[in-house]
Amino acid sequence: MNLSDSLPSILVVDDEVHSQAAMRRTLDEDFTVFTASDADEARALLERQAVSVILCDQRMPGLTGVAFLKEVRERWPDTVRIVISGYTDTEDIIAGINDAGIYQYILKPWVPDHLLQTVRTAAEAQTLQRSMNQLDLELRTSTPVLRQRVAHKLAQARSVFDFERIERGSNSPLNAVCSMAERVARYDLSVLVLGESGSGKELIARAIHYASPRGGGPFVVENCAAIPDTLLESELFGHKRGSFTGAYEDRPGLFQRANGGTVFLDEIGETSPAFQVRVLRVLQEGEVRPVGAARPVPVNVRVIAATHRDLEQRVHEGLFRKDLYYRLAGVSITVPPLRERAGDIAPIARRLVRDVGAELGRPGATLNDEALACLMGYPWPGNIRELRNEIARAVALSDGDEIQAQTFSLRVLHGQAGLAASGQAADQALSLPSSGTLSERLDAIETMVLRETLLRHRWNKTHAARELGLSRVGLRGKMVRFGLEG
Ligand SMILES: Nc1ncnc2c1ncn2[C@@H]1O[C@H](COP(=O)(O)OP(=O)(O)OP(=O)(O)O)[C@@H](O)[C@H]1O
Repeated sequence: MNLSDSLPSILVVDDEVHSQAAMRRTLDEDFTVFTASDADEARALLERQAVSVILCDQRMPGLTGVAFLKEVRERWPDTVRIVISGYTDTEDIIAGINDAGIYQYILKPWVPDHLLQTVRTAAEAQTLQRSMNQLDLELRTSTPVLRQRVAHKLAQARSVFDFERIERGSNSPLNAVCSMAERVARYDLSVLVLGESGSGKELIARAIHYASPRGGGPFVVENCAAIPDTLLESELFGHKRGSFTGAYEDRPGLFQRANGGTVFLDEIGETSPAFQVRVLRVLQEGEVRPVGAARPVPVNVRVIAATHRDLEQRVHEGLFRKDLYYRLAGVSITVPPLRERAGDIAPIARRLVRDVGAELGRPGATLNDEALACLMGYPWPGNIRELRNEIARAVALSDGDEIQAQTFSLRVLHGQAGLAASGQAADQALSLPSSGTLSERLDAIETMVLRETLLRHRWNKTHAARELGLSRVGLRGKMVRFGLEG
């Protein structure tokens, strides 16, 4: 048997002969490489030759890469599809990602080791997918006992950080956020998660990781704001023993620890120029050089970054590198603050009472109606983290299992973030929603007005409806629609 017969096969589609040759050189050792100059040639080849991976340039004469890959998806759904493009094409590609089922896109100019790593991971993901399909088949055909055991193991592994575990109301704006996140989880794109502090950015990032083909690999969290510039190289890239005073043993850096998985770069908006340039280099080159090491080590990580800042604004102000921003923001996801999704407060609060109650040795703790109404009347400038702290305090202070409103702090009891001596928090409570479509923002404003009015009338629907010029039934309908009924 010819050795190349056992290698996975890849089809490179590019109209530029020198790019074709460069890719062939890069991939030759690991793959059986076929080449084509345009969609017609590629189609003809696919009709006679099965391939595992297709690497396609976005700009070709005739069909674009994405348009061709869409056709490939329909006719040869088993192939892994990767597209190569320049920055200016990213909008088109993101728009076509779902239609064409693109596994990954690679930005030009590409770096050989990074390209090779990406294609290797893609081929492995395909093998994994095939074994999952096989497992599925076995599940359907094996004995009931075995079937049960395998199903149980699979479910256990996935359930802990499942999107389903992110609590939300039935009409929550988080539904759209989660379904977008779940969709992008499958593709090896970088993701930028935006949202206020404590709003659940890390929770979303974890759910993306565990729903992705990298879900079996590590998820490593780094609080970027906490690394001083003097420790940057060692933190990010690791060091060899003896490379500086105090380096008593080899230590892998962040990117090596996350190899094969996902790195979560929290507070990316707070980073220094030195940090930004180093992370950019890793993303471009797909390798790191530990301090004191003779040669670089390849790393294969997916990056999910998060910030409470307006990162685009920081790019305009020259505080954040534009090239890094584009690398990180393959897809941007915005988690709305809790005050813009009042319908989430009840389900999240109930969940937190169960969790915190169990942690504090009060597994039977529950919220009574008045306590729940009180939580729903507060704007939560510190979002779910603040809600969690408030609930922990209330569980600890309650006499019995039933949590009463009196155990809440004064600011929550009075529904005013301003009582926390935070002028900014009070302003936020009254500010207009800053994200979403017009109708989503109008919904958020309507929710705020309804909640504020209900609170002033101590949840007396007749009085609130009168003030708002609604019938009692009309008000009730809106409360159901916006999840304000507890
Ligand atoms: N929808 C939710 N359901 C249940 N718990 C949630 C939800 N959203 C957030 N939490 C919990 O709230 C806390 C804060 O969430 P998380 O750490 O994800 O926020 P964050 O936006 O990453 O915060 P920061 O920007 O400060 O790092 C965590 O304990 C998280 O588990």
